[in-house]
Amino acid sequence: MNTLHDATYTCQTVSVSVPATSANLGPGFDTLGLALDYRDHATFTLLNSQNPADVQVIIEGEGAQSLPTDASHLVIRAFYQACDALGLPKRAVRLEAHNTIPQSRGLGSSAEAIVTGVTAAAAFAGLTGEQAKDFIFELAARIEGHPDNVAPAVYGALTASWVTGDASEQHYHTVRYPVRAAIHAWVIIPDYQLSTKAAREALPHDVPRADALLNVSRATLLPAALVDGIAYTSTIGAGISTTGAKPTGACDSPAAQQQSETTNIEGGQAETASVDDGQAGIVQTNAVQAHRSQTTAVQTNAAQTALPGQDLLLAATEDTLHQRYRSSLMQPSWDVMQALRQAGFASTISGAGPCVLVLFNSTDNAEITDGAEIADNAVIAVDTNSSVDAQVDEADRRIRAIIEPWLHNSEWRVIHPAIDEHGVMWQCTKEA
Ligand SMILES: Nc1ncnc2c1ncn2[C@@H]1O[C@H](COP(=O)(O)OP(=O)(O)O)[C@@H](O)[C@H]1O
Ligand SMILES: N[C@@H](CCOP(=O)(O)O)C(=O)O
Repeated sequence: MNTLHDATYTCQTVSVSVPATSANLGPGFDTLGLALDYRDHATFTLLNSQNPADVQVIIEGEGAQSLPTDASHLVIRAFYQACDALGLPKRAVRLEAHNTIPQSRGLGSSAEAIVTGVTAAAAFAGLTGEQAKDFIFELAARIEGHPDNVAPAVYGALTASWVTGDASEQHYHTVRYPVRAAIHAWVIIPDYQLSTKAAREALPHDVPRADALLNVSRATLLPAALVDGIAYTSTIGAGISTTGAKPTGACDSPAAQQQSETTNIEGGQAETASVDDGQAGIVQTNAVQAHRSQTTAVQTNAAQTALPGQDLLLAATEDTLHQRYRSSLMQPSWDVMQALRQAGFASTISGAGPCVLVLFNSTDNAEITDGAEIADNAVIAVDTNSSVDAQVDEADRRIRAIIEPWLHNSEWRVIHPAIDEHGVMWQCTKEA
């Protein structure tokens, strides 16, 4: 990356907060990622020394016992790489990190660390708004080597990212999708770690054509399952597609009609990073050109059958490209994911594993309602007459019941974070 300009320090202290992310979302290997409201916080204070070796690192929470406290710390390395890219003279800093994101578990901790360091440099240099976010995204994705965690960590919500160029000069791009309010997430955090590097080495170079086809079809479905404003139904038999009509059973949130805006607090200023097309609710970010969906993605058919929320989520999170090749590296996680999917919960391995992500749609649950007494491992049953809160509580109860054998007597745990809409946030303070 070229030096942007010869920047100078515009403040004395920078505070940064970055969400956890779940990448490789279902079929979206190296492309789809979701931001979760489960954050690490860091404060950078400029020291008098011009020597980076005088850096001070204080860590609380995750990694306090294991991460380095010198200039080899990933946040610090990313910070100095960004200083170079900005033309910002190197200064020693004190980093105070408050970490909650588990590391080497598939929740994007390395992307979070890199985004934190790059953001601090951008903030010290006085970058703001979209210019800041685009700089952070491009450099952080370059350092991480793949954009699928970095994009939601920077922009929030659901992101679909891609890379252009060749090995000598790569460019990173992303599209941001606001996620419908009915979508709820759980993450099951196992008691063991798996490094992304080791998990990447387990992947084959080639996959069968049928597997590639399945992944393309499921990845194309995901926005319909997750995104506000994209209505859906399924089609059966031969029929005529009439794009734009609203079918019976289509799940179209009322919020789809509203202007979608994402506000990011940054140095006390409001920053708007979204443009809504009023139909598909898809938001463009960064170097995104002409990838906006033009229509509400609905296909109807005379003999239509609605494919309601849960089933669509299940189909849209199927994958044949990466998860099973890595399963032997995280057998307990694979077993948990299978148990949840068999019970009707859309579950995927989060990132490179070993966490498991569960997605649940709190509307349109007719297909999973049978009103009968259900055993804990049977297909989920949620009373559609109940409130959203009651549905989510019931889903929560059932998820915990299904994974009880793994939770029992171990360090496994479950979190239920909101979908994060903001991405990275930062604040600059002039005085120490
Ligand atoms: N908050 C952090 N501060 C510094 N380094 C971190 C932090 N989080 C992660 N890392 C580094 O990234 C490594 C984990 O990266 P990775 O294997 O990609 O797992 P993950 O799935 O959590 O991103 C850790 O071993 C550590 O070196
Ligand atoms: N696409 C990457 C995603 C890694 O995510 P992480 O959260 O495990 O760092 C890969 O599969 O390697």
